[in-house]
Parts: sequence; structure tokens; C-alpha cells
Amino acid sequence: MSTTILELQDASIFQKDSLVLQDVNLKIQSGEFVFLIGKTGSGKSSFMKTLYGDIPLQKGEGSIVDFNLKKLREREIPFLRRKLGIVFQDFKLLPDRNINNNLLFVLKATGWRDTAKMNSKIEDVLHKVGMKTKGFKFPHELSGGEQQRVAIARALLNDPELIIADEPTGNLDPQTSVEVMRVLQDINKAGRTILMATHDYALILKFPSKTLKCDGGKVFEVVQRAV
Ligand SMILES: Nc1ncnc2c1ncn2[C@@H]1O[C@H](COP(=O)(O)OP(=O)(O)OP(=O)(O)O)[C@@H](O)[C@H]1O
Repeated sequence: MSTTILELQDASIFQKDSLVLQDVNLKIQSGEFVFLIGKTGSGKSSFMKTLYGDIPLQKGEGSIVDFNLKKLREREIPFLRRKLGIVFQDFKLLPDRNINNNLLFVLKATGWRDTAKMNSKIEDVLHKVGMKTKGFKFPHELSGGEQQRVAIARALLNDPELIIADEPTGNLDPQTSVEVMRVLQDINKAGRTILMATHDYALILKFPSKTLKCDGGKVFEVVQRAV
């Protein structure tokens, strides 16, 4: 039985006082892979920021992994983010430490203490993204695609119920984008729910899946035509 991971009802998304999206109604079920497309400035990032508590939900109703977005308090935001894996276009790895220590940093910051368990978790997530042998490398020693794999591994550390990826292939060449996309697909096939914003229509055609579009201040589902 599938459960609802994300639901918005008559939601409006604002950037400060300006309305970016209105009357947003959608549901994402556990196990889905959902693309979010739309032109630059159409509101994709604002939408995602609202989901992880960076922008408050001022109007309408929203629930995400059992948190009520309308009633979300400042002190609850770290707990919400522990249930989400967030991946950004620019990787956001810490440049002053190697990959293992980047991942260790996140585990310690989210309450892990047992060294053996932390090491085994790091090995596990790096294995999932095909980076098991690269843990000793520093971020600047990795290609963009490898850094993004590590950023995906980092997002997996706390077994998130939903992965939110904002343009994860935006800085990558087409072939590397496909490789990173395969990693995300494998993670989805293993049962994780993924919401991914992208500009890359070629990627959507190659990996067809449910697609939401931001356009004209609204979010709606688009049906892909066979090409
Ligand atoms: N920090 C901010 N303060 C005020 N307005 C903002 C801010 N960030 C974005 N906006 C505005 O909100 C609207 C939606 O921007 P948003 O970044 O959500 O779009 P996007 O679809 O993610 O674009 P892109 O694909 O370029 O990232 C735009 O009109 C933008 O100018």
C-alpha cells in the first residue's frame, strides 16, 4: 500500500511578499520518481525551498513526511531535514576535508555517535553511488559527476523518506548527467521517493516519469508524448 509522502492543498508559494505560485494542489506517493520542470524563474526552487522549510508556507495546507508545513516551527526544521535528503546543483561539499570526513561530519551533526556504525554507514552510501574507493579523496580531487555522487550519498545518510534534488545535473555535461540520473533511478528502484527539478528535457525523455510543470504561477502535471 502506498502512503502519501507530500501533499499540498490550495498552497501559495511566496518569495518575501511576491506570489510565485498559487493554488498548488498535488500529492506524491511513496516510491514515486517525480520531475519538476519549468523555465528559469518559474518557481521551482521556491517550491522546493518551501518543502524543506527554507520558505514558510503562508497560505494553504501542506504536509511532508508527517510534518505540517503550515504549522512548522523553526526548531522543528532540523528534524524535518533529517527525514529529507537534499541535493543541490552545486554539490555543497566541505572543501577542507576528504569525502569520508564530509560524510562523518553530517552523521555527527545529526546525532550519530558509534564509530563502527558511522564507518559502516559511510561505506554503505558510497557503495550505493559507486564511490566506495574514493572516500580518502578531497572534493577538489573529484570530477563534477563524482562530487554529485558524493552529494547524493550524503543525502542518503539518514535513510530519508524523500529526496529533493534541485537541478542535480545542472553543472554536469550530458553524459555525466545520464550517469548521475542512473544513480538516482537505482535509488528510486530500491524504494526511495524522489522529487527532482530540472531544465534538462533530454533527460526527461530518456528517463520518462511523472512530471510536474511550473508555469504561469501554477503547478500542474504534464503528460509526456511519445517521441
Ligand atoms: N531570495 C529571493 N528574494 C526575492 N525573490 C526571489 C528570491 N529568489 C527568487 N526570487 C524570485 O522568485 C521567482 C521564482 O524564482 P525561483 O528561483 O523559484 O525559480 P526557478 O524556477 O527555480 O528558476 P531557476 O531555474 O533559474 O533556478 C523569480 O521571479 C525570482 O526572481
